[in-house]
Amino acid sequence: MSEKVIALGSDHGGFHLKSEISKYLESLGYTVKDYGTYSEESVDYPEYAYKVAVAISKGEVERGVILCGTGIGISITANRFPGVRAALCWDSFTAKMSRLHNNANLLALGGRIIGVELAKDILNTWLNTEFEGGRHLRRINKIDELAAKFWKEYLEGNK
Ligand SMILES: O=C(CO)[C@H](O)[C@H](O)[C@H](O)COP(=O)(O)O
Repeated sequence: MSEKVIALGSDHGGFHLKSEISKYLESLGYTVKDYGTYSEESVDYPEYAYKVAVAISKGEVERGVILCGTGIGISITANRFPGVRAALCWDSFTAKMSRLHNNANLLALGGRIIGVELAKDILNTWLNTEFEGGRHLRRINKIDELAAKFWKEYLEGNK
């Protein structure tokens, strides 16, 4: 597992921007692992969120970028999976904060909202900002702890 590997995934609404981001990441020396989709043919964003989120959740890749038309559907889906912290960002400030405070491991972008140059700016900030830790580590740990507690109680209640 390497910091230099970035997972990518999108539906048709994010396909064009994903292609541009892929070329840009490669020009910066990153290895891109592209989980699709591979054309502008209409597909369902949960399928692609799932592929990338599982790779993050299993520790196969540390970080990635996911896209749909708005970035909303794909981030909602990815955040269902343990250990995934997908942040929908629209400028370099939200990208910076998603790393400093949330240790976001997925950057979600709206392919129908964000232009290529803005996406590069967001991406640069996101890739180069380190997590602050401290009180923020306690808080992000609670995300999965509380979800695990919910599922444990829910499954026990349904035995
Ligand atoms: O899921 C979304 C919104 O949260 C994405 O923007 C999708 O890309 C969008 O809904 C796809 O719409 P389409 O009309 O089927 O192209």
